[in-house]
Amino acid sequence: MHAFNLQPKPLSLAEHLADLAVDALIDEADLSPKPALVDRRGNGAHTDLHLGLMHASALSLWPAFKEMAQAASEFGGVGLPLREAIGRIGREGEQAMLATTSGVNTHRGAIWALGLLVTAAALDPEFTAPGAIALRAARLALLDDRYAPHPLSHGAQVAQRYGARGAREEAQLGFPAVIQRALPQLKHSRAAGHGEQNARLDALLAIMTRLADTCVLYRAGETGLHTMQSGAQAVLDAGGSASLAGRRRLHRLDEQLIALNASPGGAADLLAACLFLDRIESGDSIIQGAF
Ligand SMILES: CC(C)(COP(=O)(O)OP(=O)(O)OC[C@H]1O[C@@H](n2cnc3c(N)ncnc32)[C@H](O)[C@@H]1O)[C@@H](O)C(=O)NCCC(=O)NCCS
Ligand SMILES: Nc1ncnc2c1ncn2[C@@H]1O[C@H](COP(=O)(O)OP(=O)(O)OP(=O)(O)O)[C@@H](O)[C@H]1O
Repeated sequence: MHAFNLQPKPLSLAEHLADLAVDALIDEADLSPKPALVDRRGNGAHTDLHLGLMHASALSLWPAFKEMAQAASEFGGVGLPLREAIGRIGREGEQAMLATTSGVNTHRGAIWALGLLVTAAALDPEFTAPGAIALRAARLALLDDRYAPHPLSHGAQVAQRYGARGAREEAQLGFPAVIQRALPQLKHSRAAGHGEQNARLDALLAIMTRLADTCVLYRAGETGLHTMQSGAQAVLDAGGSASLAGRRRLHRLDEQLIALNASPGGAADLLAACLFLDRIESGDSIIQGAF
């Protein structure tokens, strides 16, 4: 008989979902070449971000994602108590992120999107179709957290100026950029045999074709947004990131967006959300939690 039990302890549902969320963030950061975003090649349009920081930030969010999933199991249904609990945990997650990055915003939008989706997935672990999870997340996002501060964020400023829908509205609508664009494109490009990295790049581009990304609007106005949307469409029309013509167009888009200082950070967050939902859909039942 062994003195120690060498069997790994099975993961709880909350731990498993937190692992999936962190993995999605790390996969998003590593994916290359992403236009004007931090990736394996470099810092894109950012002077204060780099890949190591994105990884450290992603890992710092694991406890917050786990706590959100646990809160879902404790409260058991969509309602104000759960909404306010995850709002508090999300704000604490933001503080953990800022402590890790010395004050740089690496994942604010991702805490919001993935936090809602992790919570929604934990609420009903037997019913994990992407559309069903996104709908539960939307019902949570529609509830008003009485304790949420309302600073004049970059998103709020461009919402006022351009009347754009930002991160909050995207969630309240059930993440249409993910459900209607990114996931179908991911599956389409995989089915065409384009390879996993190219399929993920195509999914990011599909998000970029329509999103009112408030990061881009704040940094580069409507010119930046139009360049992002039409450039992403041009890459897909040229055959996507797996084709030679599409690759050339993708590199041009990268140069154009960097010249405009226009980083599509909101689109990057939604790609992470897409990868998270895809993992849940394609994996074993998350009830098993479990490896
Ligand atoms: C709703 C949030 C995202 C704030 O949104 P707002 O637009 O005011 O803020 P900000 O300019 O900082 O942008 C947030 C981020 O969203 C991402 N984003 C930008 N545009 C979009 C878009 N169209 N769709 C989705 N995400 C987007 C970007 O990464 C951006 O950095 C959220 O951070 C929030 O409500 N914070 C309050 C504290 C809270 O309750 N947190 C816990 C949530 S679980
Ligand atoms: N790979 C990535 N590269 C760059 N940004 C990313 C990446 N993945 C996600 N993001 C998102 O982009 C946002 C960073 O954009 P941005 O620097 O414009 O934020 P900001 O704090 O609003 O503005 P600023 O840095 O101009 O003050 C982060 O909130 C993050 O959610």
